[in-house]
Amino acid sequence: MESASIDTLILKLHDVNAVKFGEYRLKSGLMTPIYIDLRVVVSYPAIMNQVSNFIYQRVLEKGLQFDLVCGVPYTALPLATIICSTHGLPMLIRRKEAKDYGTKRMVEGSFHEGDTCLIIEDTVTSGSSIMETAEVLCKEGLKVTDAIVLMDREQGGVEMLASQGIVLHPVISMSKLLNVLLAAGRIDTQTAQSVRKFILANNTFRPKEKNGNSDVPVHKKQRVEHNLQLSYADRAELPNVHPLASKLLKIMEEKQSNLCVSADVTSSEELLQLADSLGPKICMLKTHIDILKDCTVAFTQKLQALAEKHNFLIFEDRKFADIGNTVKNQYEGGLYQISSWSHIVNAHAVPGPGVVKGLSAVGKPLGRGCLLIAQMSSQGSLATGEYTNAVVKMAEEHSDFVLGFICGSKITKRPEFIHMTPGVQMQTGGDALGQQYATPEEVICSKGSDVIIVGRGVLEAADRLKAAETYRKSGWDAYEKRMGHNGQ
Ligand SMILES: O=c1ccn([C@@H]2O[C@H](COP(=O)(O)O)[C@@H](O)[C@H]2O)c(=O)[nH]1
Repeated sequence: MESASIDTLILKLHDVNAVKFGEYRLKSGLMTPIYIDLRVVVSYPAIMNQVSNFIYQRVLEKGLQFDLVCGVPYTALPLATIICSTHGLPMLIRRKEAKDYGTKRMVEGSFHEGDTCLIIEDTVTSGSSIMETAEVLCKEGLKVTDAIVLMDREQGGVEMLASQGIVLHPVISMSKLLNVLLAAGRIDTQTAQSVRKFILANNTFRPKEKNGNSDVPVHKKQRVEHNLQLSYADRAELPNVHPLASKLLKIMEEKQSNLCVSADVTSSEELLQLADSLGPKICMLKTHIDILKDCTVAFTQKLQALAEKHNFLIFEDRKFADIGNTVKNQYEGGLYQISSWSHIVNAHAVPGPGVVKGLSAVGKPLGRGCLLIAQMSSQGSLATGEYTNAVVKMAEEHSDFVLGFICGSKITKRPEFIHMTPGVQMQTGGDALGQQYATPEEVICSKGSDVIIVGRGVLEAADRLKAAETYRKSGWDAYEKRMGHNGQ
């Protein structure tokens, strides 16, 4: 997203009085020195279009998967309408009050039970308005996993929604808004400081608080609807689970770790040292064997010994993507002889089922397994929507060899498949080459994935062991929360 254009939009919003400084009362009754009034924007069609574009950009950047869109009434309603109409997306309208005649529906539009609905909002303070809309949608059998907001006041909305299983993606933060207005001379330092002080002093999120008007938190309802209630240990015992998936699930439960470290280093000595020191913290070690400058058979033997010693699986992230006959040769032979040492490999589904058949011909007799790449963490990935659905179907048709997916979120309700998610760091964001990061909490708790794959979050830390422990704990806490073990 072009930062300059966001800056221009902020200045335009200020021009039309959508951002006001003074003394204003919030929905909660609290007085605030800054008020964001995006209602006024309906009178400025060019700004409406710009705002809608930025919101849609965010959807694309985050690679969000959903079936329908719903704007929080009323201000976000026209925004959702523009986005849906421009991009051909089906929309729902949430009523604030039921009609006392006719269908008395609270949600207008056409949908199926289990459909996922993306919520769009104009401004978030505590997140309560998004929660109200999410609860109405969930009562109708819809799922809500993500929401996009134009303006986040940074007063606890992101955290409150995360505690309810909804990831909020803001387009503009309060800090950004203040910085831009300050740099443009629209406000003075004193005003910016007083707003910052107010925001810091008035965070609305209380972790133990019950939010919304329902006794059961939305994320708990979603847990049941998404089949998330089965523990890793339960899933390891399922009759149709792949033996390697069963082994991995048992390791995860035993070591209380859903962490896979991506050992993206270029020397085999460093990789072995990593495997030995981080071994106790991980359920799986991911390799890119072709970035090693000195791979030997002795190295792969030592790696296997360490996997035995510390009880983790080896996953070679080879991303096979050729016709069956070629991948068969690539998997079995060549410089790396991957099938001889790697428990798990992965493949793109682009070539069609032949890629799985070719790999399976080599790997199945050895007790190996394969992950299909259903989604990718990189910006602009084409692995979305119908493609992802087709990958799930391919996995179901080859479940004797395919044990799960590389994906951003849970994409099938079948509990025997394991979902593994790369692009994980403690802070959301990305790198200069399009990688996008979500947090362990988002990935495991909100997105319903099973394994976090962490590379640079650990590798670039001053103390790699300490960082691995931080990720292990964070991933495990998120799993416990998803299971409802922490009383939420
Ligand atoms: O969609 C994908 C698939 C694979 N990866 C791989 O995971 C790691 C991520 O490294 P970070 O340093 O944590 O960004 C890396 O080996 C990728 O090749 C992915 O990132 N996204």
